[in-house]
Amino acid sequence: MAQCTVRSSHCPTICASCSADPQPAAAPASLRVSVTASRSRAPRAHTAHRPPPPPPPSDSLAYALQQAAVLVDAVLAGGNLNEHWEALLGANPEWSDATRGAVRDLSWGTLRDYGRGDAVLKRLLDKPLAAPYHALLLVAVQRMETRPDQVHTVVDQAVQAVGATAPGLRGVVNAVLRNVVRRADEVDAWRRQDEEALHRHPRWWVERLRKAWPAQWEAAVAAGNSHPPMCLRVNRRRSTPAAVVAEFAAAGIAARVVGEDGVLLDRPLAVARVPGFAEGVVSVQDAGAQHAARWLGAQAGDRVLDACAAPGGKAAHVLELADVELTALELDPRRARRIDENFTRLGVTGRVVIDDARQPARWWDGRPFQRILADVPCSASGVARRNPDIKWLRRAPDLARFAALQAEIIDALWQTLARGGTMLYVTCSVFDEENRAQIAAFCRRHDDAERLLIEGRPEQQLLPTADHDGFYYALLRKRP
Ligand SMILES: C[S@@+](CC[C@H](N)C(=O)[O-])C[C@H]1O[C@@H](n2cnc3c(N)ncnc32)[C@H](O)[C@@H]1O
Repeated sequence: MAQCTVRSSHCPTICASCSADPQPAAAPASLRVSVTASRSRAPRAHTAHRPPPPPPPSDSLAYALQQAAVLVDAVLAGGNLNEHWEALLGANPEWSDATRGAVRDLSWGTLRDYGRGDAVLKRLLDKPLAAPYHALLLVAVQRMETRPDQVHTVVDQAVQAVGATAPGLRGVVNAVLRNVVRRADEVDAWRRQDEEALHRHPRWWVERLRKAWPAQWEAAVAAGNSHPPMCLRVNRRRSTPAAVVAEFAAAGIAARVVGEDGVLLDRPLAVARVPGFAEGVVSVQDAGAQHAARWLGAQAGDRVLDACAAPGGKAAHVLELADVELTALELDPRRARRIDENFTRLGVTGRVVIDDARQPARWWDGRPFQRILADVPCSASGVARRNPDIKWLRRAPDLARFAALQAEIIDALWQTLARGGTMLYVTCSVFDEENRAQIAAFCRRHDDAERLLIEGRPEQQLLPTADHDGFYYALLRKRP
């Protein structure tokens, strides 16, 4: 990439060289404008006499802000961040790595810190701007907080971004963002007083965690706000974690062994650049998720069911560890395709079935399974730092809906389990309704169910840390 020739805090492009040399910036007095006054002017429609300015160039920060706002807006309207991201990439195949990286960082960061931007904008605006422009403000405000050296560049670029589609809103965008700079002390105070800004999580979420984990909730929330670690699982049929760490060191990639099959990278890498990924030596899988195959404990010859299998990470791990007869069941046909892709890459074999775990009559041949992995759909609250849209899309009542679905699935699966067989229940949730309370209720409904200890405990609730995401595990045996 060409070296940036503009002073870093004023560079309007997204070139990597601007990430260094932070420069504090002061708000010019001439830009102190009243937001309310600016907003009272209606946005101007484009006219034949004054064509709108051209769209910002795709290597500019204005463009990245604009595109990140498209994603943030889609999520705030209820959309899934990853799906919209894939669609945006599909529609813009010409994007450079720098543009892709900038749009991703801005949108993921804005959603991770949504409570921070919202706390400020609701005080600076009488009512939100029209959705896409409000999203642009959120993105700009997040960038201003995380890159204080760039505040004036961000203001300028945000104004350019809005100018391309709604020139009449340039004034209000400029005024709001200038106020963020000018009223920095008040902005800080608003954020300290607002729980969702302080914790970067919805209030109901924090309250639940605080109640369930009085000693650990703060660390869990802080870890949930951090950038997620990148962990690999080593395919034991092809290598060992120690050998992979040594090979990575030789290639200049710092990493260490975690757990029995994991390698934790010091810094995340693009998957395409991970040595051995394409060859099926390693897969990307959080260290917390790697307990599943080990705690399931399938032995050679076992009939194993992975009842909620896509994209096949845990099923593949089971197959890497033992020669079992594995059925990978998945409801979503699109997601099920990824199970086959992963099995092929890793050189393991299993039967993929597309059907509903709640309806065994449709897919079960009547031969009991010795092991069942029930990695059920859940709130995904334990992995929200990877998918920050989850924090703001979920509502407390969703938990009861998830819990009901999970209960239906495990009740149906129980009839397919052999006497003396075991079912490992897994969620990537941190909420009791889906975990502890779910399994307690299951044991009350099924008097032939008994809990087996996992590493000396009746259940394992992993809260997010620097090394792993949040997961819950319980191991149930059907009495012989
Ligand atoms: C937590 S994910 C599974 C992750 C997977 N075990 C892995 O490690 O790669 C849950 C999966 O369950 C699927 N699912 C949801 N409802 C289902 C049902 N009724 N029957 C089967 N699969 C279901 C979802 O489509 C999703 O792919």
